[in-house]
Amino acid sequence: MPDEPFKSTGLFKKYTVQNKIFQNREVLRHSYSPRELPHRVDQIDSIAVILAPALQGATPSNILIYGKTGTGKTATVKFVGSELENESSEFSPCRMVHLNCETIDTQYRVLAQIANHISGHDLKPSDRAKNTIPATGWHTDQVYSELKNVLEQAGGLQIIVLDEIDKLVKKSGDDTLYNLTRINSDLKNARVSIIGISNDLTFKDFLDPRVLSSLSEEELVFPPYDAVQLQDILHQRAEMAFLPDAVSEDVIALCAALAAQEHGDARRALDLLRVSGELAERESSDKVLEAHVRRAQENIETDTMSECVQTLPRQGKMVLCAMLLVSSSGQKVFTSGSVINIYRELARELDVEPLTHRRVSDLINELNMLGIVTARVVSHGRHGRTTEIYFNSPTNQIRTVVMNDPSLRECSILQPLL
Ligand SMILES: Nc1ncnc2c1ncn2[C@@H]1O[C@H](COP(=O)(O)OP(=O)(O)OP(=O)(O)O)[C@@H](O)[C@H]1O
Repeated sequence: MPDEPFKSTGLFKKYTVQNKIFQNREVLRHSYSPRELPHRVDQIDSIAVILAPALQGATPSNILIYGKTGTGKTATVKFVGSELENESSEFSPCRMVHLNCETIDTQYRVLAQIANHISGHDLKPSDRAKNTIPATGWHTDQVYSELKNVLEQAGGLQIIVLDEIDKLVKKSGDDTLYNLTRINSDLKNARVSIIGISNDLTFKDFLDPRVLSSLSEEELVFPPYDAVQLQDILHQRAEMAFLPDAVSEDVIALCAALAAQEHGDARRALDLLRVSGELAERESSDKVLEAHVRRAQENIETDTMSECVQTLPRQGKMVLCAMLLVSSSGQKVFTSGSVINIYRELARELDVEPLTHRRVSDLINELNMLGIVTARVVSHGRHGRTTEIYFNSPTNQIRTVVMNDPSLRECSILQPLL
C-alpha cells in the first residue's frame, strides 16, 4: 500500500511564536568572535608589540599566556592574529593556526593538524592533495618532516597557537613542544613562532627547563574581569543580540554581578544572559526579568555540577557516594573519618583496591575545589585536627547523577541512595 501523504500536526507551531526577545542570539554563543574587546586593550597591545617584528620579516618571540577561564585569552589572540594576517604582505606573509589541545592532544595529531591546515589554506591547489597527512598510520618522524616541507613551501611566518597547552603536556609530555621550539633551525624559507595558552599554571612543572625557557620568552597574564568590566562586555553583545527594550540595565548588572562572584568569567556572564533570554522567550515574555536571570543561574549551576559529577573518576565517585550516605543518615556536617570508613566498606563490596587515607583526603579536597562540598580543617587543640565536610546544596541532583553508574546502583550498601 502506498504511504499516506505526510500531514503535519503543527508540533513546532507553538514553539515558534513571534520573537519578542532576540534579534540575533548567535552573538551570545561561544563561537562568535567579537570585533571589539572591551578591557583588553593592554593585552592586545602587549601581544601586538611582541608580534610586530614579524611584519619586517623577523621571527617574534614565543609567548605563554595564562589566565582563568573566560578571561578573553582566546578571543584576544584570535583578534590580534587576524589583524596581523591582514597587515602582512604577500612578500612576507604571516599566518596563524589555532589548535585546541583539549582534543588535539598527541604529537602526531598536533603536527598533522598544523601541516594539513597550512596545505589547505596556504598552498597552491596543485600542491594540496599530495601534502595531506592521514589521521593515523605514519611514523611521527615522517609527519614532522612533512610539516617542514609544507612550511617551506608556504614560506613566511607561521604562528602556531596551542590553546589549552596544559592538556597536551599532561597527556603526551613535552616532546611536541621540544620539536616545535627547535623547528626554526631546520627551516630556510619559513619561520615559526608559538603562542601557548593555559588556565593552569602548574603545567610548567611538567616541562623540561630548556623547553620552558624557549616557550616562555614572553609571558602574559590575563586578570579576571570585575563586575563593571563584565557589564561593558555584556552591553556590547546585548545591543546586537536583543530587541530594543527586551533587556534592562538591571538585568545586565545582575548577570555581571553573578559572573563576577564566580571568578570574573566572561563566558559565564554571556551564558547567563543567553539562558535568561531563552527562559523569557519560552514564557512568551517580551522582557528578560531578574527572575529569569536567577533561574538561569540555577540551571547553569545544575548543568555544571552534573557534568562535574559525571566525569569524576571511579574512586572519586565512590568517595562522593560515601559522603552522600553519611549525609543521608541525618548528619548535615560530618567528618572525613566517617567518610573514609564507609568508603572502605564500599571498596570491599565493589572489589576495588581501597586508596590510602592520604589519597582519599586528596579526593575530598578535589570535591571541595569543584564546589560540590565544603571541607574545612578544624583544630581540636591537643586532640588534633579533623576535616569537617558538608554539601553546599541539596543532594537530590548529585545522587541521581552519581547513581546512574550501573555498578553503584547494584551495590547493597548504596541502596538507601536510590
Ligand atoms: N573583553 C571581551 N569583550 C567581549 N567578549 C569577550 C571579552 N572577553 C571574553 N569575551 C567572550 O567571552 C567568551 C570567553 O572568552 P575566551 O574564550 O577568549 O576566554 P578564555 O580566557 O580563552 O577561556 P578558556 O581558558 O576557558 O578557554 C567568548 O565568547 C569571548 O568572545
